[in-house]
Amino acid sequence: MSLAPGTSLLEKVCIVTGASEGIGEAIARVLAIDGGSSVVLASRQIDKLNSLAQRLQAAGCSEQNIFAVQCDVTNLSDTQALIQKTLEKYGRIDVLVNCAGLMYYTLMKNGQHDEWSKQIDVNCHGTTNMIGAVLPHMIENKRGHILNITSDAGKRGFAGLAVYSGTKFFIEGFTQALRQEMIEYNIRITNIQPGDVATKLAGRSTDQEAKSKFDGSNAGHKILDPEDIAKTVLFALSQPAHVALNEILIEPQAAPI
Ligand SMILES: NC(=O)C1=CN([C@@H]2O[C@H](COP(=O)(O)OP(=O)(O)OC[C@H]3O[C@@H](n4cnc5c(N)ncnc54)[C@H](OP(=O)(O)O)[C@@H]3O)[C@@H](O)[C@H]2O)C=CC1
Ligand SMILES: CC(=O)[C@H](N)C(=O)O
Repeated sequence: MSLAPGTSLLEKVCIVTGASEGIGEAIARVLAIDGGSSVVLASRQIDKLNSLAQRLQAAGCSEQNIFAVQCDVTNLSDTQALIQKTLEKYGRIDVLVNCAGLMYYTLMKNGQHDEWSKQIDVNCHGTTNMIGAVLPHMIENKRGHILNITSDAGKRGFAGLAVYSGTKFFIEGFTQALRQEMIEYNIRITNIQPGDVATKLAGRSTDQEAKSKFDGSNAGHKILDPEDIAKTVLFALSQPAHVALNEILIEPQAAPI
């Protein structure tokens, strides 16, 4: 296997939330196989995590380096247990990748309160729960790297995605402040802001009016692959200690914001 220029073998202990499919699965695979890291796979669907663990082992990862843990990031005690179990197994945590997320195309006039709440719960509370749980350990160690898979929707509001865009703007404001609090502890925070990526995310929307009007992922151009985001994670983690890639906006070439 040859690594892209600017990336290196990491050999770190990394937690990836949302690892059961889509972008999180690709990040886990790249960190484990290309990055040579120990990877903790976290999400609600433990069967899918176990199946990914088996596939990673079949691809050459050692059993010791892959650990599947069921975790609902909206549940505070789940997130604290995830950190505790990782520390019991590996003794340290170098990297947290917050990838768990929900997105529903929906028009505000259609009043889908349930989908608004779910997005706020997973994208906002899920991120603060995970970061709150890992910080005491990273602060004690005076090092750590947190990566959030945010979105270009955290840089510009998208019609049909008002609540989703709001959740991603929340992460940008939250992490701008957090970065300043974390300077003295050597903790870096990178927000990766993708445009459309080929996963099942958009397909979970139930508001067909919003989807048919505003979902641009079927516009005919080539959108990003999950591996494009995973390689960006590896690149961000490969930087020397004095370099912080605070934001990376990664878009399909045909669809800049
Ligand atoms: N696809 C795209 O175009 C883009 C995606 N993003 C962001 O990337 C991230 C991943 O999206 P993507 O891979 O496309 O989506 P998928 O729908 O493919 O995957 C979503 C992941 O989130 C996990 N998840 C959802 N709810 C929870 C929860 N409560 N607790 C733990 N895990 C949860 C799911 O696991 P499980 O069901 O097992 O819990 C699943 O692994 C999201 O934050 C999304 O906003 C950003 C820009 C573009
Ligand atoms: C604005 C978007 O649709 C973006 N592709 C995302 O899924 O976050």
